[in-house]
Amino acid sequence: MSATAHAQHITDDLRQWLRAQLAAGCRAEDVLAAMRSSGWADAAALQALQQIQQETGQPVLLPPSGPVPEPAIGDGVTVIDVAGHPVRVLLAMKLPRVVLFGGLLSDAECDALIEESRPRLARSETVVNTTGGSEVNAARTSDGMFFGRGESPLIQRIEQRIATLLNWPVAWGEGLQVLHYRPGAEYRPHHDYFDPKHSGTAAVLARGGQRVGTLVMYLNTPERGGATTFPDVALEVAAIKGNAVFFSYDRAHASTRTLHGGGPVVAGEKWVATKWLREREFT
Ligand SMILES: O=C(O)CCC(=O)C(=O)O
Ligand SMILES: [Fe+2]
Repeated sequence: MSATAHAQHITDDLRQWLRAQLAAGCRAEDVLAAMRSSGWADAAALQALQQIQQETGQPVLLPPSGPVPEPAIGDGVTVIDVAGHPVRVLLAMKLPRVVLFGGLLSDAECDALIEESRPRLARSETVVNTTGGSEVNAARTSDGMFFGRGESPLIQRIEQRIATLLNWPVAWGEGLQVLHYRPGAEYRPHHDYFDPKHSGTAAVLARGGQRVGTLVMYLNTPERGGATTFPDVALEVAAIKGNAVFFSYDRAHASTRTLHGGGPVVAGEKWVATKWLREREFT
C-alpha cells in the first residue's frame, strides 16, 4: 500500500497528534513506539508517520536498511578470481556505492549475448508506477528483452559468475535484460529501485522485495557516447566491451545518490546487459 493510499485512513486526530509530536521534536522511533503500544502495526505506523513527515516537509524516515550485494574488494584487491575467470577492479566509490569491473565478460560472451538476444528485441518498456504494469516510455529509447533466469548454459555461467562476484544468490536476481541503443538513443537519469510512494509498487515488490543492486555489463564499445552517467556525483563510466558497472542502494531513496542514466549514443550503437538484484528470492 502506498502512503497516498493510506492517507484516507489517517484521522484528523492522528494527524494532529503526529504533527504535534514532530513539532515538539520527538524522535521518530519514540513516536513509532507510542503508536505500536496503542495497537498500530509497524508498517502502518511507519506509513502514517512518513506521510506526515512529507506533508510537513521533514526528512522522511525510512525503514531500516538491509544487506546489499557487495564484492570482496577490501585490502586493495586488484583482480578477483571468479571460478578461474579474472575480473579486474578499476574504480570503487563509497557514496554512491559504485564499483567498476574490467573484463567481467569475455568478448565471446558479449558477442553471444548480443546474438541470442537480437531476434527477441522489442522497444523497451518501463514499469508504470500507477499500475505496476509496463509501457513504452519516451525517456528510454532503446530496444530490450529479458532472458529467463538460467535459460541457457551461457546465461547460467554468467549468472553464476555475477552471484559469486557480488556475494548474492542467483535466485535473488531478476532475469538478465539486454538493451540495444541506436545513435541518439538514451536512457534518461532514473533510480532503479521502485518508488514506495507509487501505488503499483506493492505488486512489484511481492516478487522478491526491492531492488538493492544493479550490474550493467557493456556488450560492445560504442564509437562515441553511451556512457553510464551518475549526475549526483558527476561521474561518467565509459561503455567498454566486457566491463561492468555495479552500484547498490540500501534504501529506496535518492540519498543513495544512485541516480543514473545511459547517455545518448553519439556514433555507433550500444549494447548492455543489466542484472538487477532483489532483497530476496525473485519469483
Ligand atoms: O545503459 C546504461 O548505461 C544504463 C542502463 C540502465 O540504467 C538500466 O538498465 O537500468
Ligand atoms: Fe537503470
